[in-house]
Amino acid sequence: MMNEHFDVGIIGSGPAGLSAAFALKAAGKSVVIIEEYLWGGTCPNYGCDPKKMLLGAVEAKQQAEQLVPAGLTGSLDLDWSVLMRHKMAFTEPVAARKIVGLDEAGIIHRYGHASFIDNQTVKLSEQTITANNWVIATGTQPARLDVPGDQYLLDNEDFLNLTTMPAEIVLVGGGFIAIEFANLAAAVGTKVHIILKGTAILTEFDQTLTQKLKQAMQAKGITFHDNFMTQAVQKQGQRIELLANDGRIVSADSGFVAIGRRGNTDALNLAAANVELTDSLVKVDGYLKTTADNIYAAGDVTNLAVPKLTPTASTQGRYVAQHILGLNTEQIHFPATPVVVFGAPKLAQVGVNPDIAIEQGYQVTEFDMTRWMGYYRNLEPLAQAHIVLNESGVIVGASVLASHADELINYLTVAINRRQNQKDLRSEMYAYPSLGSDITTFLGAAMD
Ligand SMILES: Cc1cc2nc3c(=O)[nH]c(=O)nc-3n(C[C@H](O)[C@H](O)[C@H](O)COP(=O)(O)OP(=O)(O)OC[C@H]3O[C@@H](n4cnc5c(N)ncnc54)[C@H](O)[C@@H]3O)c2cc1C
Ligand SMILES: NC(=O)c1ccc[n+]([C@@H]2O[C@H](COP(=O)([O-])OP(=O)(O)OC[C@H]3O[C@@H](n4cnc5c(N)ncnc54)[C@H](O)[C@@H]3O)[C@@H](O)[C@H]2O)c1
Repeated sequence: MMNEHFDVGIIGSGPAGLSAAFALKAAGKSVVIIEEYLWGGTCPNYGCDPKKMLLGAVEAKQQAEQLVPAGLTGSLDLDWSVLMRHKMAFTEPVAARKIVGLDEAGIIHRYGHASFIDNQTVKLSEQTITANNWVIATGTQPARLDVPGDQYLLDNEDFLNLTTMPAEIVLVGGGFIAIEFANLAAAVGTKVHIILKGTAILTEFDQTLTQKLKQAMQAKGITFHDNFMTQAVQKQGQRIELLANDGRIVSADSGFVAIGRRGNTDALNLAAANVELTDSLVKVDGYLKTTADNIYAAGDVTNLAVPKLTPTASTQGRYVAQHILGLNTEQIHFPATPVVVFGAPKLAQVGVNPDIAIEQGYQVTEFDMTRWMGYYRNLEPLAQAHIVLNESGVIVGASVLASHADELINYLTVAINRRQNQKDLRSEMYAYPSLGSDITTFLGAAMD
């Protein structure tokens, strides 16, 4: 069997694997990266980017509808199949572009399923690859409902490739994916059902704002089925039915599972390399080392208690490279990390969650921004924020529910990471009127 040897081998070409590969190669290491499916991984192929491509026209329509009382006339329709072609035009070339990027950088790439033989050797189809260090960056896959008929439910990748949008869908789960996909589907006129285990959506977020988001979604005709414990899924002709343990039935043309994700670790033969797992995730220490001394893990597949997002995955990939190169001997550190749910409106959060802030001795200020010019001019029906300050008046957390929450949270994240107080803030100057200039009003008022 042919063998190739490298300084570093990387399994998985998502944001974590690629950022490690480029940083290691730039420092002169010989690097191989292995991918078994789409080069680029989840985010650009069946995650963040395709979703955002679909959102472009959806958001424009939603904003236009808000502006009818401000003089906008005419009606706009969304054509899902054209929207999908627009998305495909962006996503289809991704994998090929990634390969060009790897070739230009001189990073060797191999296609196929990698699994360990020992802590230095990986088997790939008809060859083996040895490396001094390995980086496991294999990401996650959708968790499945452990009930009969689960196979009838589709997943995030299927949704983001739908060539026609069904008239009625059911989404199981009340997290990021269900809320974002519900918004997309409802915008094109699909009847949407959401199955919740309890009553709350997005349980990691500010619950005052998530309740408002849930109400806004209900007002658009999205139906939440609270406390619905799915015990079976069945096919009825062309439709599917979800059966709850209390006898309720929800039926739709298609169903999608979005109940969280599990690590892509099952088929890696990690035991042969002495790499331990916690549940399906790779156990790592503060240096992103696994239980095998020469093997690291990075990105969604690790058991680190950080949000599983593209920026946190790339940060881990870059950190692993720096650590292997001996350029960073400190433990990995994450700055305040913004998380955004791209719903309608968007919900964003960073730093200390306002829900737990008061009991921890912080001060929380609430802002209804609907009468502020930036929101009022667009007749935003919902624009709210919570700002969390510590006892020294320094911003430590924020949550925002508004159509531009994704942009606003970036400014707030910078303020948190710079530990800004009122004086620091007032020394900044932003263009007026703009989202940035709202920041001075915002934080200035909270800090008064
Ligand atoms: C629907 C959806 C929307 C999202 N939206 C956002 C967003 O808006 N913003 C955001 O920041 N994050 C978002 N995310 C999360 C983001 O996509 C992930 O955090 C990010 O892709 C993780 O990167 P990664 O490199 O750790 O793993 P991945 O991107 O999952 O890459 C892992 C790669 O490893 C490959 N692989 C697995 N096992 C093997 C093997 N044995 N051999 C070879 N290759 C293997 C896989 O095929 C995959 O390509 C979203 C995720 C989903 C599902
Ligand atoms: N905008 C973004 O950054 C973004 C968007 C999409 C996905 N993501 C990433 O992808 C991950 C996966 O998204 P997700 O929505 O699948 O997971 P999630 O962890 O966000 O939410 C899963 C939800 O499903 C619920 N659930 C679990 N079992 C259930 C059951 N049997 N019935 C009903 N509900 C059940 C959980 O209570 C939870 O609320 C996210 O955690 C995030 O890391 C990020």
